[in-house]
Amino acid sequence: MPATLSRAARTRIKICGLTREADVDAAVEAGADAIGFVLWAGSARHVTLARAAELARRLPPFVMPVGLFVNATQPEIDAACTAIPNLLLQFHGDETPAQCDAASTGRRPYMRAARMKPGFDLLDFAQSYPNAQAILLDAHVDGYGGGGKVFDWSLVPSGVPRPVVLSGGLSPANVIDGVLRVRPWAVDVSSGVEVGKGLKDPELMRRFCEAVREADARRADADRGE
Ligand SMILES: O=C(O)c1ccccc1NCC(=O)[C@H](O)[C@H](O)COP(=O)(O)O
Repeated sequence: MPATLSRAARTRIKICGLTREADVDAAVEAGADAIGFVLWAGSARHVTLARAAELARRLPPFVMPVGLFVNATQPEIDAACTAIPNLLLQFHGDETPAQCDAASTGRRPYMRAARMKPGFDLLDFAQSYPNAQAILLDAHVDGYGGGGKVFDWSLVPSGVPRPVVLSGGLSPANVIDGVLRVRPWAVDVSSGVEVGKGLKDPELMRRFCEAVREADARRADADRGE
């Protein structure tokens, strides 16, 4: 895989923390490329594996389910991979590179979250997870993630050796700026499209995806020198 994919023609979109059928359908309709299910019981957006599998069965081709884990056990991860065969794993706890590789049984694709704060060496972090399909950049919040907080995007250096997913406090109001400044492979949102924890708003999801498409258009114009 090319190390950096920031020149992708289209910024991919993940919407995370879904718990309801109607929200899954609306997210797909809005244009999400990936739907995240929080499989960590410590989150207000938590869904059981059975519920996540039920929701994931609603996804059409080319829209992928993402399972979000925080320091899960191997049996928990194995059960999730069995229940949802095309599940992309997202490790959002304190998992080491070895734990991530072992948990993904060394072959299943996974994303590793990085909790960004001043002084955090993202280049070193990304290099220590060479098998991660992407590094998801989130704000450093209490409770591991889903905090609705924006981190300082100037903390993201150029040349990160893995595809980057920009996350943390994104919304329809700021995602254009985030895409143009960070030029990520993808963006990820949860709080910014909600009316309550785990309760997504179809109109906010539509506006978020529309804003990402606008950002891509502006990025293409800038790349053409227009
Ligand atoms: O969403 C949660 O409740 C959550 C809890 C614990 C760890 C991670 C969690 N979410 C992970 C995500 O991928 C979120 O989309 C990401 O943290 C951004 O959330 P937000 O800032 O609310 O958009």
